[in-house]
Amino acid sequence: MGIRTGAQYIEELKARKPEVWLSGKKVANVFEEPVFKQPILEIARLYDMQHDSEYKDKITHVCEETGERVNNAFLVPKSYEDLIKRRAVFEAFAKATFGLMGRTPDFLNVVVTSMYHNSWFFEKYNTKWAENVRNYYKYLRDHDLFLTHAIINPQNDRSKNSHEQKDMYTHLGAVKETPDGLVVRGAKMLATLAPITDEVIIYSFPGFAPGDEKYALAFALPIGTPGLRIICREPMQDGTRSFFDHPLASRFEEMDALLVFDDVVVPWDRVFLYNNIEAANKLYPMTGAGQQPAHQSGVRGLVKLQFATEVAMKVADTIGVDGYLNVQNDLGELIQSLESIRALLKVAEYEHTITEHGEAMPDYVALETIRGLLPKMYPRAIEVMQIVGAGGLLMSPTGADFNNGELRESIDNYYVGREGISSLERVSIFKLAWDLCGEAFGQRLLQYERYYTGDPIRKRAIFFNMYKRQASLDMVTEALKAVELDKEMLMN
Ligand SMILES: Cc1cc2nc3c(=O)[nH]c(=O)nc-3n(C[C@H](O)[C@H](O)[C@H](O)COP(=O)(O)OP(=O)(O)OC[C@H]3O[C@@H](n4cnc5c(N)ncnc54)[C@H](O)[C@@H]3O)c2cc1C
Repeated sequence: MGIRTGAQYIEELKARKPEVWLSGKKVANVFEEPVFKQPILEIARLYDMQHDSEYKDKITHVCEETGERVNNAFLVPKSYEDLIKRRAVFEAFAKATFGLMGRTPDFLNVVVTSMYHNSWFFEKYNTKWAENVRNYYKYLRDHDLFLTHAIINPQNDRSKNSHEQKDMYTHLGAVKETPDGLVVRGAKMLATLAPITDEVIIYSFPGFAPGDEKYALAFALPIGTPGLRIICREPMQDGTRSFFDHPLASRFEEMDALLVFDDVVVPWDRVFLYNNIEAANKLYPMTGAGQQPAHQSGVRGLVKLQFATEVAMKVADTIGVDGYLNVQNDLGELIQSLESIRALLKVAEYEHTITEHGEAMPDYVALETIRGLLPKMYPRAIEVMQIVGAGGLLMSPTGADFNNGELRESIDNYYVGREGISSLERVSIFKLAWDLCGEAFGQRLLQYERYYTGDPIRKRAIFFNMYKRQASLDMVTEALKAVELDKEMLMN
């Protein structure tokens, strides 16, 4: 089939009946649920972009194997040019959502594409696993599917491994093997956008210890599989807020959910790894499942940081404070941050390596530096927005106030900005800023940037250790040579 349209995505979503729990109720119809409606339409818009003549040739390509047009996220990059082709879809989808939706379909499609290309890894342990991964990639690509993932154990007692938790199946684990498949039970977090996706994929960060064998799992399932329960966090908008009052929160909320597997049967052809802690620990680093999607996250993160910077600049301009040195200093810092990320992305692409399996891998050091810096840069952009907007962020009236004839004259008089900025314009810009820097929606976006790719502190420690192993520290040795000359004298 190849690339879907937004209408096809919605049609297939309507046909599914996933078990979704939202604010204490089972959702009868995901598409009709106001909390999900607009985010579904935003995702559908991305599918439609694939057919839009402005984007089609940039973000899709003709698949050599099938002759069908498919999204560039399914391209196995073999060269710098391929990385740039893939970047085009990351950028187009990120710009269409201002970088505020992190788990658009391209993200996980890149993960599965990388696993597919590195199916040699699965082959080492079990030829059936490798075959399953290869078939799954083709299925996703040819049906243009949208995945969620849950790769973290629920946050219960982090001082203990999975097999040491109070209940043996608090963390998702295998219960038994049956002719139909592997029966799994327990929970995984934090499946962003789960209610509105087609499928879920489960794998894990490294960290399995002996005794954890039953938790060493990787598989994929349709999101509507019986026994799979999706428990949503409290929504941050109820679907009734207007575009005017909440221009971002009303459109781009990505629901996060805990997934509970209640003795779910995973068909054998969907099992990618099982009962092998060595394989489970190596999957993430060895199959590109961490590094390739970091390219998507870097591009998306840049768009988000640029958007936040532009909003902060607009706020400052609107009220005439961007001539002050302190404001220029803060905004200049944000611009330098985003330009650093832009430069790092170019380095990541330009200094790619070709693996022994022929895959173009964006540079690890550059990508990891982006991953380490964004959790600091993005919160700083939000802080600057709060500092520049100050009390004005808390004086915006609502659209209903604008519509009230009795109030309108006061609003038109007292909410104006600097010369040439009407009340309507000033309030619109401040509402945009408030969604990012004040609303729960904005706080989630900030938390997302900190944690979407794992704990930034431990990630940086891993990065340090890797860097240390490769660093020669030659300059220090060279500098110490002069000291050597004096050593004899000092010894005496
Ligand atoms: C908005 C949002 C969306 C997300 N979306 C997804 C998604 O779609 N799919 C998905 O799989 N995951 C998703 N995640 C989850 C994300 O992968 C985790 O939040 C991240 O891996 C950190 O794990 P944790 O939240 O359990 O924190 P924890 O690991 O519990 O850490 C809590 C605190 O304890 C410290 N800590 C814990 N353990 C250790 C240790 N061993 N050593 C040192 N310090 C430690 C940490 O530094 C941190 O300060 C999302 C997270 C957020 C916030």
